[in-house]
Amino acid sequence: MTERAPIALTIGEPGGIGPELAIKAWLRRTQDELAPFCLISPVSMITQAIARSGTDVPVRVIQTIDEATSVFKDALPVLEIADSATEVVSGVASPKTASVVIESITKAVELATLGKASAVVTNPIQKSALYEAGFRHPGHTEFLAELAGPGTIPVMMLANSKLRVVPLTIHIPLKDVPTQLTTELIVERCRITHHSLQNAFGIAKPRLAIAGLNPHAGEDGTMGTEEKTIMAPAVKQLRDEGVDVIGPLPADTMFHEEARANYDVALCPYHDQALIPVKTLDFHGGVNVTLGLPFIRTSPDHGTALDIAGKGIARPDSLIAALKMASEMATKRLATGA
Ligand SMILES: NC(=O)C1=CN([C@@H]2O[C@H](COP(=O)(O)OP(=O)(O)OC[C@H]3O[C@@H](n4cnc5c(N)ncnc54)[C@H](O)[C@@H]3O)[C@@H](O)[C@H]2O)C=CC1
Ligand SMILES: NCC(=O)COP(=O)(O)O
Repeated sequence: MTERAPIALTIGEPGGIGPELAIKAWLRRTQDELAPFCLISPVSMITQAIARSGTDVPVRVIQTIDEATSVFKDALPVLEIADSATEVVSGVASPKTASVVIESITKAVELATLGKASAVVTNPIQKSALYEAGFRHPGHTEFLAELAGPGTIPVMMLANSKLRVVPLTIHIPLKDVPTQLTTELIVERCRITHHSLQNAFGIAKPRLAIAGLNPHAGEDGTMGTEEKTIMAPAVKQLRDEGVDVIGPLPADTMFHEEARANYDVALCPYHDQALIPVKTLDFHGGVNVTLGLPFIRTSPDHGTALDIAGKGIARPDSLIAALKMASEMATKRLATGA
């Protein structure tokens, strides 16, 4: 990897708050001591967003990402990709700009894979608009894994200063969770989480806690049996491998302050079980990080916020937290090779 290569920031859904957040993050570059980043976007999309925001942010189109480092202090560096020639309306997600959204992500990954970008930070995508345009991945997480190559198992982790969570299953209907949740899946995702907490987050002996699926973690098999048949064998296997793991725990009592002191990460059978506590504890400080990829990827924890796009009120805090986490991970990777 190039010494302190810039971060590649994707545009996300152009009709959402992503462009506004990129502008606001750049304006806070000194105050928040942000590492240089470059936005991967058609330049017109960002200049329109600047015009809408009423700010006076200089933009510099760069030919290669390495120029971003010197440009960053004076202007927002933009690595240009082809425009979709579609008018962007703030607050409206359109399948017509899907090609731009996808190319921005693909380019960022290409740069990170080549070592020209130290990390990929993604702005939120409107999944439904991409699906309408034929995108067949549930979200970034799965798309990034495909771009990374065969055999990549991505693990979604959301983190803020109070809690780290991993949803063991991600973007699937709730009714499919019990069938997708297997002992093998739990062991695999716990191993990746354990390895990443050690290597990318510097936790020498990570403590994992697994949430039960059923009320009261099954109440000894009377309210569901997955805890006994699927989850307990995974916990045993992981413990036999030397992983410090507890569970399955009743999910309703494992997120209060004293309970959180007992573990470094909570792994939960389904999406909302993991994301509700972390977003409730600190929505604006949360970061979504994908573990198990050969490159670093972080993202704000929130979505496209179409309801406030173009109004100038979107908070850039989560994007800034994502940029900072990516930068810290890149520094660590440079120092340790991890
Ligand atoms: N990493 C990604 O690409 C993500 C994409 N999404 C996508 O975003 C779309 C919208 O999802 P929603 O569930 O509505 O969640 P959302 O996070 O976009 O919005 C939820 C609420 O939080 C507010 N909010 C979000 N970000 C904010 C910010 N930076 N500052 C101030 N207020 C903010 C919104 O105005 C809204 O009231 C969906 O298509 C979803 O799939 C959601 C999460 C992550
Ligand atoms: N709920 C988290 C989310 O939707 C983010 O997904 P991804 O696009 O980062 O895979």
